[in-house]
Amino acid sequence: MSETFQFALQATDGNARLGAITMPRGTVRTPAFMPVGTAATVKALYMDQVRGTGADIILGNTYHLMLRPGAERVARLGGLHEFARWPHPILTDSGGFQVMSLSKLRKLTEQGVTFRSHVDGARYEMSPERSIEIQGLLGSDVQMQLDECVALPAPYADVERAMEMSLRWAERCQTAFGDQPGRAMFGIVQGGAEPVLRERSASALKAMDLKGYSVGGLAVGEPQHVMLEMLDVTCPVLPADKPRYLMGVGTPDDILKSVARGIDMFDCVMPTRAGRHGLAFTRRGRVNLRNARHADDYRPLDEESDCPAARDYSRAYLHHLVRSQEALGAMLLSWNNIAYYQHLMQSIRGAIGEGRFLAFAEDATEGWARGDI
Ligand SMILES: Nc1nc2c(CCNCC3CCCCC3)c3[nH]c(NCCc4ccccc4)nc3cc2c(=O)[nH]1
Repeated sequence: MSETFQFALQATDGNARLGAITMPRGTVRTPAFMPVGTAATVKALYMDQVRGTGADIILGNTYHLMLRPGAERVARLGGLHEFARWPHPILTDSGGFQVMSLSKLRKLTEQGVTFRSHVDGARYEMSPERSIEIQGLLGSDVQMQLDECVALPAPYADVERAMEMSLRWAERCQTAFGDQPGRAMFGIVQGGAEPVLRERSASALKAMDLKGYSVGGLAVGEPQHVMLEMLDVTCPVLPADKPRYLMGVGTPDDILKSVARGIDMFDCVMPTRAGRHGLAFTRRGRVNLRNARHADDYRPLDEESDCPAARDYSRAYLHHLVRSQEALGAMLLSWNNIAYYQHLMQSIRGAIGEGRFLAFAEDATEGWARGDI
C-alpha cells in the first residue's frame, strides 16, 4: 500500500490516457467510473457487490452526510469507510453543488453558502474551510474544493464572477486542507461554455500545483457538443501527470467521447437512478423493463455478462419485478447497470493499453445503435 497519493500515466492512445492512482487505501485504475454512494450507500447494492463489479473507488456525499447523521458523528463512529464497510478509496464532493441543487433558501456570498436543510429546515453555513473540515471528518481520500457551478446558458459576467470566486475558494481550501499525506484535494475548473474563462481557470489552478483537477460546470443543461468543446479547451492546459475528473458525467457515449479528450475519472447517478426506474444498460443499448414487450421474453439481459443480474434472470422476470415495484427489481437492475459501467471502463482501459481505443469506441457506439435489444 502506498503511503502517498501518486498518479502514474501508463499509456496514451491519441488523447485517451491509461493510468493508475495509488493511495493508502488502494489503487484506482483509470479511466475509472465512480459509483455514487449518496447517503453512505450505493443505493440497493451491498458494498461487496459494488466491489465485485470492479469498482476501485466510490463517491461519498458531503451534503447529505453533514445533515444526517452529521460529519462529527461519522468521525466518532470511525469515519465513512468503517461506517459503510467500504475499505477502498472514497472521493467526496464539496457539497456546494448539492446545496445549490437540493437545499432551500440558500444564499451564496464570498464567505461561502448558507442554506436550510431539505431534511429538517435547520440553517447551515458551508464555507470553503468547513467543507474541507467535513470531508476530513468523513475520512475522504480525495476531497473537492468548494466551488460555484453556474447552470447553463448563463451571461458571461455571471460565469466570470463564479469562476473567479471558485479560484479564491480553491486557495482557501488548499490552505485548510494543509498537508494530508496519502490524501488529495482537487481543484475544480469552472468557466461555463466560455473558452477564455476555462483557460484562465485551468491555468490558475495548474499554478497551485494540486494533486488532481476536476472539470466542473458541465453536464448542467448544455448540449453534449458544448461539453466536449470545453474539454478540448481545458484538458490541454491541465498538467498531463495529474488525474482529471469530469464531474457528473455521464452516459456511456459521454464517457467514451470524454475519455477520447483526456478525462480519467467520472461519476454519475445515472446507472443507479436508472436502475431504480426500471432501465437497464446493456452493450446493445438501453432496455426499458417497464415496457410490456418484455412480458414473455425468457432471454436474460446479456447471456455473456459475468454479472448474475444480467445473465441469470429473464427479461420477463425483471419486467414483472419492475411492474410490481418489487425491491428486487431495483436491486437487480442497479447491479446490472453498475456492472455494465465497470465492464465498459475495463474494456476502455484494455483498448487504450493496446492502442485500439478509436476502433473500440466506434464498435461500442454501433452496438448501442444496433437497437432491437
Ligand atoms: N462540486 C461540483 N460538483 C458538480 C457535480 C456533482 C458531481 N457528482 C457528485 C455526487 C456526490 C454524491 C451525491 C451525488 C452527486 C455535477 N454534476 C453534474 N451533472 C450531473 C448531471 C446529471 C446526470 C444524471 C442525473 C442527474 C444529473 N454537473 C456537475 C458539476 C459540478 C461542479 O461544477 N462542481
